[in-house]
Amino acid sequence: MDAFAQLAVSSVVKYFGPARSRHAAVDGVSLSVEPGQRLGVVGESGSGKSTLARMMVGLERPAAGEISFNGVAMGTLLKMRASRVELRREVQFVAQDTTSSFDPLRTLRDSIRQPAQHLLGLSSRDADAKVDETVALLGLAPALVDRHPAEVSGGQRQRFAIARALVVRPRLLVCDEVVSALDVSVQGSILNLLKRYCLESGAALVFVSHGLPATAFVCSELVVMRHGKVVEHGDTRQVLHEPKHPYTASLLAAFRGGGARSAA
Ligand SMILES: Nc1ncnc2c1ncn2[C@@H]1O[C@H](COP(=O)(O)OP(=O)(O)OP(=O)(O)O)[C@@H](O)[C@H]1O
Repeated sequence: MDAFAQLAVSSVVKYFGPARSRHAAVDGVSLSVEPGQRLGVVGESGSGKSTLARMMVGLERPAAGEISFNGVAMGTLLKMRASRVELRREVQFVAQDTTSSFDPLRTLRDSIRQPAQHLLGLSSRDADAKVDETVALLGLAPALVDRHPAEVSGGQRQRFAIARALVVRPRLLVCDEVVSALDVSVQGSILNLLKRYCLESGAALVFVSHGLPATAFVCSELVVMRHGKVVEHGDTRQVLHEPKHPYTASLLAAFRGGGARSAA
């Protein structure tokens, strides 16, 4: 499989609930992500952001429409072990809930070393070096990595979750509400780090959040979702300063005074 060149989402639909009363969590969304692109997905709670993100990385299957990676359908890639491994090496996902995403019985080092060995094929020693290098990149004290997940703070655990994704140096990183639960200073350092990683490596980012200022700071492009649909999609500056949809204008009004910053 070729290195990440494009993730395309075409008319994707996802329903939840029993057939008779099902509702569309994602309702006909189309967009694409290319190398170096930093795409923010914002919208109120329940608008379908997480479901879309999970489909983008193959954790959920669409009921209709298609998600493809370099022109190959996600379903096809997930069928074969070799292409699944390559997909995981190219595309990494960081979820909001870090408590359940780490094995409580393993040290953080063990959890972060696993993708370095499994996806990059590194020896235990080389994987350890990669873990240490990545943990340092995230500004975490080296000794913390030998603790168990419950022995670090929520903010530290969130950074370790990002370290586990970055240890394989993905070409596309999909982050779902990774800073919302953190205090402002930790948020700032994580946002800076994600932006720097993308700018320096040329990797792409999909950053899902209901926090508009944080998303606008990190992303060059914004998608606004409501009731499972994309109601606005454009350059961050344009969306912030000349919103086309009344819902975007109301979102902006809600954040006014909170200091929405423009993307650099
Ligand atoms: N596993 C599930 N089973 C049933 N309904 C679900 C499931 N996951 C999401 N939903 C529903 O789908 C809709 C979209 O949810 P989703 O989590 O994608 O939205 P969101 O914009 O990410 O919200 P939040 O910001 O609160 O995380 C909601 O109505 C939600 O209740």
